[in-house]
Amino acid sequence: MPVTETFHIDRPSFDPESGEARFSYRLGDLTFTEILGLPTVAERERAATPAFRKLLDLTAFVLGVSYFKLRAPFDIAAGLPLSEAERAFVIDVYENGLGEFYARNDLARFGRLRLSVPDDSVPRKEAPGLAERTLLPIGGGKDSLVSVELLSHVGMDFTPFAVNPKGPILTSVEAIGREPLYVTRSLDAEMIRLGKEPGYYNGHVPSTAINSMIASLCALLFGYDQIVLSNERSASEGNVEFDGRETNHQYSKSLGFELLIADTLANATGGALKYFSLLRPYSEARIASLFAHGDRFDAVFSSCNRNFRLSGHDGPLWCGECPKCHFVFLIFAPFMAKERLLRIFGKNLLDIPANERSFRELAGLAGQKPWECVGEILEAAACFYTLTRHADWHEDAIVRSIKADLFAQYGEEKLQLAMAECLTDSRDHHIPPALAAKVAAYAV
Ligand SMILES: CC(=O)N[C@H]1[C@@H](OP(=O)(O)OP(=O)(O)OC[C@H]2O[C@@H](n3ccc(=O)[nH]c3=O)[C@H](O)[C@@H]2O)O[C@H](CO)[C@@H](O)[C@@H]1O[C@H](C)C(=O)N[C@@H](C)C(=O)N[C@@H](CCC(=O)O)C(=O)O
Ligand SMILES: Nc1ncnc2c1ncn2[C@@H]1O[C@H](COP(=O)(O)OP(=O)(O)OP(=O)(O)O)[C@@H](O)[C@H]1O
Repeated sequence: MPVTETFHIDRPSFDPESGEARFSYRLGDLTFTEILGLPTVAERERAATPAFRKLLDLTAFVLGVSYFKLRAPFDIAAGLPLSEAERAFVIDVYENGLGEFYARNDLARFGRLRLSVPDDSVPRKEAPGLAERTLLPIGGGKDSLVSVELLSHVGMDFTPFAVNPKGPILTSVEAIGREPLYVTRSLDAEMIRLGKEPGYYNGHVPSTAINSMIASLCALLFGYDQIVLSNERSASEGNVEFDGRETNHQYSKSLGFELLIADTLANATGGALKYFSLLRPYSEARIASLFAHGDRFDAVFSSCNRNFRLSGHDGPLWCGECPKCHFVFLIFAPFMAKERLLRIFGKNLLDIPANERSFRELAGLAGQKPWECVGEILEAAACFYTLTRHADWHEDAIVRSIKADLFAQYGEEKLQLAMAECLTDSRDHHIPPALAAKVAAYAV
């Protein structure tokens, strides 16, 4: 493949009349355009502020990963000025955000990408007037719905936000009952087509980084001073070592990336826009225990990513076959009545012998941690340990068949400690202190 070519990012445009943002890219002789449809804004002058222009430029860099990955060249160029810190942010998105893509395509790019852009020497953009309001991205799964419950209980108002909402996102937002803010995103169809052709690479992109940048455009246009993510602490654990680095399927959900993007958004807006994850103190198991407190989303939510394919999905809410379905079933089991869990999933995934290999991978008893949005290996092992001692679950096929290997690999003491650790909240988070204190008082 001609990796000597350059990936060019053109100046993006935004039309406040129609709400349409256009992002164009060039890769050798190929050209692509991605289009966002934002709701139209009454105060159109917001789109003319330096801060909005800066965020539009940064969004162009981040959305570019989908097109760059077709050939993954070493050179990236744009006529869009960036500060030193912004360059570091962009390189991080193109290196670590695409880490899984490089590992699975065996491409050595870490530390080797060259980014040619003019210097931006204007330190901080003028702060736009952002009201004390919260934009809450909704993914249709358990995590953002736990944030919905936490914010509702502490009395903080919020607006549900989603990019290309479909299936469980739409039904969850309906159940939340608040007016949402939605953005449509149309990827260039030629990129999708080429991704399936020989001679082009394909693979995973950092979707949370993409959705977050789009959320930041809406925050500026509609006056929100904070974007609240629902990324758990388990998301910071990677999958495999590759090319001298840990790669992580969920990189743009990690704490490291949260700090980087939070700084980038703050600097672009004169400190006006805040970005943090409300669920950072929690493990996936702890989030499952919090979700189990209420049942109002049981029939409408799903964490199964098959729901979110661009081409749509007409299968069940939970496919029951993918690692994410297996992981979510496993972490709910210790905290939810069995009958309720079976109602949500439609079947008992821990009693289907064909699922054994997948559950073993989740618990570190075979293969590698799947390239999926699943929690820590030790966390899955600890949940299994709990089930081996649980009256409702200990006789199910998978629990019985992996028990001996689980105990042999980890030992009972380590599993007990791991479960206790999963249920202990971490202080390594960036939630504003007053909100963190209120949430901690509720989430006991
Ligand atoms: C829905 C899903 O999980 N898709 C992943 C899947 O893609 P698939 O081909 O099965 O379906 P589509 O998503 O419809 O993609 C079609 C092609 O388009 C490319 N593409 C898609 C979105 C985009 O923004 N840019 C693109 O270039 C895609 O590469 C396909 O060729 O497998 C892909 C390859 O592994 C994954 O990249 C797809 O993942 C989506 C980008 C996606 O939105 N995934 C999220 C549900 C997800 O994985 N979230 C992670 C967080 C990751 C992060 O760092 O933020 C999580 O929840 O942990
Ligand atoms: N289509 C989307 N539009 C906007 N934000 C999204 C979208 N999909 C996911 N997100 C955001 O990214 C976060 C991570 O997605 P993820 O799928 O892990 O979470 P979830 O759907 O809330 O829960 P689960 O992990 O159970 O699926 C979500 O919590 C949400 O904040």
